[in-house]
Formats: sequence, C-alpha cells, structure tokens
Amino acid sequence: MFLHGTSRVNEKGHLEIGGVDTLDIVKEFGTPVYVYDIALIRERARGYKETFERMGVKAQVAYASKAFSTIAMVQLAEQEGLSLDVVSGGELYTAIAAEFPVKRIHFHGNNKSRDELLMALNHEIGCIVVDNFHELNMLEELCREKKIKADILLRVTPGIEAHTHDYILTGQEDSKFGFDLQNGQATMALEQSLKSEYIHLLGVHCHIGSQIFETTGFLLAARKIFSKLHEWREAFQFEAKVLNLGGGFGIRYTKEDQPIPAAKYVEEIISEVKRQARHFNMEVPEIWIEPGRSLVGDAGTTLYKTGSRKEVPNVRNYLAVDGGMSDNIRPALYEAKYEAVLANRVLEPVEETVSIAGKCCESGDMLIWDLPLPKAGQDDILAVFCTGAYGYSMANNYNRIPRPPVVFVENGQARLVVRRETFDDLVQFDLPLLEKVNK
Ligand SMILES: Cc1ncc(COP(=O)(O)O)c(C=O)c1O
Ligand SMILES: N[C@@H](CCCC[NH3+])C(=O)O
Repeated sequence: MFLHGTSRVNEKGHLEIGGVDTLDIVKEFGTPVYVYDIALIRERARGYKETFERMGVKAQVAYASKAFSTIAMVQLAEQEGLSLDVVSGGELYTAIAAEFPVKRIHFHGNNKSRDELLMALNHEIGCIVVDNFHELNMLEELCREKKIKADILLRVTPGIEAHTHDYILTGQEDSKFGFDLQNGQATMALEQSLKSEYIHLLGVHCHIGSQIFETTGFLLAARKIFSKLHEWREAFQFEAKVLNLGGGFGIRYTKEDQPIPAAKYVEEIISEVKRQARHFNMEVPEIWIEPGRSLVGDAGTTLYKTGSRKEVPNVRNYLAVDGGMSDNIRPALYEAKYEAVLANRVLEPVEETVSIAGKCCESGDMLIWDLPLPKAGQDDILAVFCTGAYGYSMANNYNRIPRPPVVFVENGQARLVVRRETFDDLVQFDLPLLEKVNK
C-alpha cells in the first residue's frame, strides 16, 4: 500500500489524512466525499517555487485551475504565491470571487468568446494566452474599442508527440490548440501582434500534454521554440520576455506509474532554456509553468460507502459504491487506473479480488478493475487515492446524482469547502411544462 502526503494508518487501523480519521470525516460529511490533504498541496507548490529560486531564474508557477477549481483552492494557490491559469469565464469568475490577484491570472482557451475576453480585459488580468487568429482579431477589436493594450502570449504547437494517452496529448501538429510552429502560422500571428497598437506580446506558450513521465518532450519543445525565437529575432527584432512551457508533469496513481520528482522536471527545463539562450546569445526569458495534476492530484482521496455485490462465479465479483463516473469520469474516459483501500480496515489481510462498480446506469461505470481487498461488506468505507485532479472538476450529474462535497484537512482539522449538492440544487434550473407541477 502506498500512502501519499500526510496519509497514514492510525492506531484504530483507520486511514487518517491531515491528522483526521477518515471515519470521522464520513460521520460528519457523509459519502461520497472528496478529501484534500492541504499540507501536501502546499509542499508541492513550495517545491516548484524553491526550484526556480534555487536555479536563479525569474519564474511564475501558475496553478492550472482546470484540475480543481473552487474558491478555497484558488485562495490556497494565492496563499502559496502561485499564479493562476484559467480556461473559461467560469474559472475566471471563481478566481475573481476568491479575490485572486488579477495580475497573476493567465487566460487560456481555444475558443474564448467575446464576452469571456471582455471579462478578462475588464478585470485587467495579467495575460491572455492567444490560441488562434479568430481570437487575435477579436482581442484587437475589443482593445481598440476600449483604447487599451493587452499583454498576451501566443500559444504555439511545436509538433511533438509526448508519451501519454491520446486524449490528453496537445503538442502534436494535428491538434485543435495553438498556432502551428512549423507551417508559418505562428510567424503570421507574431507579425500581426507586433504590428498591432493594441497588443503587447510578452512571449510564447506551449503545452505538450498531460500525465507525462519524461522530460524529453519538454526539452524538445524548448529547443524548437528557441530556434523559432532566433528566426524571429533576426527577422523582426523580437525578443521573448516570457517562455511558458505549460504543465503536464505526471504523478503516481498506481505502482505502474513512475514519475520523476517534480523538481527534476523543472531543473531540466531550466537548464535547457539557459543552454538554448546561451547558444543563441539571448537573455534567459522568464520561465512560466502551469502544473495542475502534479499540484493537487495525489492530495485528493475520495471516500465512498460500499453497497451491493454481484458475484459472477468463475468470472468476477462486483462491489458497488455510492458514487462512480459522476464524481470520477477518468476511468471511463481514459481507462485511468487507481489504487484503493478499505479506510475502516486498512491493515486487514486481503481476502478477495473485486471490481469496483459505480452506481450509474452504464456498464462502463467501473472505477477499479480487480482490486485486492479484505472481504468488504455493506457500509465499509472505500478510499480511492489520487483523485485530486480532474475528479471534482470533471464531475457531473449523470443520472441526477448530486455532486459530493469537498473537505480540506490539515493539522487535525477538517473544513468543508464545497457543500454537497442537494436534490433541490439538481432541479433549480428546471422550468415546468405544466404550471401545476410547481403548485
Ligand atoms: C494549457 C494547459 N496548461 C496546463 C495544463 C495542466 O496540465 P496538468 O494538469 O497535466 O499539469 C493543461 C492540461 O493539460 C493545459 O491544457
Ligand atoms: N482531464 C484530463 C487531462 C486534460 C488536461 C487539460 N488539458 C485528465 O483527467 O487526465
């Protein structure tokens, strides 16, 4: 059994996180519930920041809030001195509601609407990461109307196939994101930005994918971008102040995953950027990164109650829990793998292999296949580890299942930061066809 961060087995044989017995969390907040080990998030954030400081480069570590965006999480990012990557009006709204310092907000997205861009300009956020010509034109037009100049990065697609699941690859040529670096699009976008009175180009952004275990892709991206920056300096006297190499650093979900330490990704990236800058006789730009998963992923644990069983002799035993693809869609979407234990009987010997089913009306709603566990009865508590990234943020109300609450634990204290949805929440946007339904 691999325990992350402050998780441990206490004297009662229960899983404890942040100094709080998970059974007490269940008693107070019910199941399913997302539990976050806040000390671990702080440790990860500090690790990134310290690496940049130690290597003496100007940097911003922007938390990619798509991984887990709530007001409390954004406030935690602010406490730790992170910047913030948002990718929609909703994530931006969350950041504003959390009173996150606007100058440290970076706005992403491959199809930002006019209203979203306007919202970003009205709040005077730090930087807009422009993804395509449609957006560049719209942004120029809005800035002209408002008589302002926007700080931007151009998102480029370097043409790199990182080793990860196809659905979470983003740096390859055949991608919906960014200006292609090879075919002239990025240079056209650069020229347009440099000519514009309403655009101030800070530099370049690229993101090659997610859950990546090697540094090769990042280093290759840096090299490709530098050779383009060199061309751009010769042709347009443009020097990038900022180079944003995105996020994507992998984490350990199961023993098959062997990520390198977060600091190592960053050290290698910084060394390569310095090497390239020296080679082309350029100033070392500010290096920005955008980790999401690696800041919050292993800090999250979901607690479920076990329920029905179905035994198919000589085939498989199914054990169902009171959540599923509605609170964690990753197994269904990416065949993502997780480890889990019975939080109330952690040290008991393994007695069977069961497959953990969700409660949604969908055969694909399986959370974990073939999990070794003590024989679980009804009302045991299953703790699924590493659900902190893209769990709550991709949760949905399929089958009208209310979304679980989120609880932060730290130093023996549990704090509710998102309450459980109610059935009333589920119907709150519905309008009746027949008036009498509401009478
Ligand atoms: C542009 C961008 N930045 C950052 C991230 C965060 O990635 P991860 O959570 O893998 O660190 C993503 C998601 O893949 C992204 O698309
Ligand atoms: N949502 C994905 C990653 C995509 C990241 C955003 N570009 C996951 O759960 O792994």
